Amino acid sequence: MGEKEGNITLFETKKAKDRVLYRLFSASIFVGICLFVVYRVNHVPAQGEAGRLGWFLVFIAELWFGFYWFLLQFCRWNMVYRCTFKDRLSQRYEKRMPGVDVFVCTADPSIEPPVMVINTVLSLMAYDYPTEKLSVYLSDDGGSEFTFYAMLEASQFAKHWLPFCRKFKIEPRSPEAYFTRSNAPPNHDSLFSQHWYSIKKLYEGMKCRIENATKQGKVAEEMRKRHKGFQEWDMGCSRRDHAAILQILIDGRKPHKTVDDDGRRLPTLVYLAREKRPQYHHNFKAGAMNALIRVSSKISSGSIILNVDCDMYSNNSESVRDALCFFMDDQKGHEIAYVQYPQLYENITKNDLYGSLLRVTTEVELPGLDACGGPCYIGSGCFHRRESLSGLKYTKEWKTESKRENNRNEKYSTTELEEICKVLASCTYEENTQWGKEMGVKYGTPIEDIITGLSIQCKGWKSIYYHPERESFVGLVPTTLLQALVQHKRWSEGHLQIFLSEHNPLIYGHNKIPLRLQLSYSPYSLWSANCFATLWYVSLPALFLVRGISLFPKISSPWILPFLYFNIAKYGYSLGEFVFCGGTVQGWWNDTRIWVFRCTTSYFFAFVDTMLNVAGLSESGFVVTAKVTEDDVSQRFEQEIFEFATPSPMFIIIATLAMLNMFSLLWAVKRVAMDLQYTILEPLAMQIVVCIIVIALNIPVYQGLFFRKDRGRMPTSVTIKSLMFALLACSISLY
Ligand SMILES: O=c1ccn([C@@H]2O[C@H](COP(=O)(O)OP(=O)(O)O[C@H]3O[C@H](CO)[C@@H](O)[C@H](O)[C@H]3O)[C@@H](O)[C@H]2O)c(=O)[nH]1
Ligand SMILES: [Mn+2]
Repeated sequence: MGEKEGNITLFETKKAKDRVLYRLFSASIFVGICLFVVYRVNHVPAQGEAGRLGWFLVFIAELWFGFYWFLLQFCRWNMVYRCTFKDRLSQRYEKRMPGVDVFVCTADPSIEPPVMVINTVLSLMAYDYPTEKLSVYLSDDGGSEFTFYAMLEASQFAKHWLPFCRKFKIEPRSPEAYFTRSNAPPNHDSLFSQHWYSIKKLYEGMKCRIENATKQGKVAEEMRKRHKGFQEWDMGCSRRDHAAILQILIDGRKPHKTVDDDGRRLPTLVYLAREKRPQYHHNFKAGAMNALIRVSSKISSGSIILNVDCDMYSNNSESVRDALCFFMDDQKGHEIAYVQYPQLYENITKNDLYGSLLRVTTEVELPGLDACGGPCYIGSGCFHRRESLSGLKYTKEWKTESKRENNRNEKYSTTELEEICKVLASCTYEENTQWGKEMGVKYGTPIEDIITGLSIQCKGWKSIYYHPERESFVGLVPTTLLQALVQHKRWSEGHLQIFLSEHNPLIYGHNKIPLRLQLSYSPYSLWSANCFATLWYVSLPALFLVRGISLFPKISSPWILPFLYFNIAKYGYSLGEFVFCGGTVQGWWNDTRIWVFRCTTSYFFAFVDTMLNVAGLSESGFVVTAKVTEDDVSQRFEQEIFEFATPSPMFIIIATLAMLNMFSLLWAVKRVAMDLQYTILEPLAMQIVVCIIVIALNIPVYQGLFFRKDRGRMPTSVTIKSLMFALLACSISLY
């Protein structure tokens, strides 16, 4: 920025204290691992001895767990926390704030309802930020006229909503979230309550019209007449085959036409459904983002870009200002490419049954990554500098170059501008260009965010993780077990693909980002690689228990100590960490369970699919997570009852493992209690303990298989198949 106003920092960085104790503790665990390896190496079963193979597999699994634990230490070694000075920002820059373009992506009106989408859009339009500098773009990959219609309604409703938010400084600024949280005006201030009731009525009316239109499958004729945009759908437009649709619903360049109830300008609002043709790959969200980068560069060209998913409304109207404190800081601002906010959720239940919050990642690992050189880009809730997102390298010149002014295209009419922009959102525009490779968001993986963030970091930019006290973005987590597992399959598959590609953080990042940052990416890269070790560990002890073959040290042997120490210290610490991050003990137990489920299903399928993908035998998809739930399903979700209901192969694996452990424990109990074979207890005690833990984790599975009557229970076909598989496995191991 180079102004002569003295260097006032706009943000501050604090280091976490007490890491020394943690490091000592972690060193002691490391010693435990080493001792146990010494034991294993010195107790290899002789050639021909029963259980040699099982013993080796368990050893490999243990080596893996130790190694994976080691990888998790890099992002725990140091942690930093950021705080901002928004008053300094506005003192200095209030009149010269940069343009901010907000990109919202939606993909399917049936699982991402238009009312939810516009609530997100409205919350973003209502940011506490100069409206003439703010533009909101919606990319609709569903190409739905109901979403378009909802946007049109939102553009009208914004005229009342924005002044209301401003006047009464309300939070959150998503109307749905606001009215759900406050059932009545919070005080009896008559002016406020008057406004409150009338706005609520307007909102309910709008919501009702949109929902009715969706239900009836058509938008009322008089509505259609009101906007030329509907003509696009009259020409016949299917979701996977249509021309680019681009409508500037509010043109911020026309201040006289687009004002709210208070006479203030409204933010620019744009609807885009990029061109879709069956013969062109559309590259999922990454393709949508790149179309938006180009289109917005012609319309508003804001120098800061915010990306949010359609379910993640803004819960904090000051987020833009917070983010700008980083970008506009005199000393460090010019190096910063993106500011990532945590992803928090509205529908998380108390004990977070499916572990969707990723609590420890949010509270510990991301601040840890920040200390290593910068967090990864995790999609929703991230502010970017336009240059770095578009693919430019960092150079020192950014410091001297003054902030780009908003170069709005004043010479064209709205319609002309729309036509110009449509070309930028066509299927062919990217042919023979660097889009998706060196420019914009990267293609070729279902987790475009991580790879894009990594490549930005490798181009010399820094990133920031900012976790303000008031949650900034609040979205929705999956409400069924299957959706939760499928989401993790997509993520872990994406991570492994990146790991196996030229973008492997350890190779691609070499000499470009700090080594500890490269290593901090590894636990995520190798998520799916946990599948084998976990599969062995939850099946082999049980199978060998049936045969009476010991895989672990005897309970009386001193070698049991390092083994116990590693596990007790690791899980004890993880419990402490989880509770310290605000979780409950039951929540930790759920988290541990879901980790095992993910390992044996999501990560396993992700691993297999990635291998097929590498071999060129399959292509990876993007299963969009549903944001709507049937009533009885959502009731069970709220009561924290597992939702099985579908005959998915994932559930067959889960149920088979659960039954296998149950059978072998019963077998062991029988031998001890009925045949009085106490001698087996000594060598097999550890295996019995492992079985008991697996069984305890699987209690909800047994309930779903045998005891529940509701619609969410395990389908009978899963019960039968898994019973057969488990019995088969037991008999094979017996004979
Ligand atoms: O073809 C597509 C597919 C998805 N989306 C949008 O992408 C977003 C994320 O999809 P969702 O199914 O909600 O995935 P999540 O797993 O919840 O999303 C996380 O993980 C994704 C990568 O897998 C990132 O893109 C997201 O930003 C991040 O929040 C949603 O707004 C979708 O509408 C599109 O626009 N086009
Ligand atoms: Mn989502």
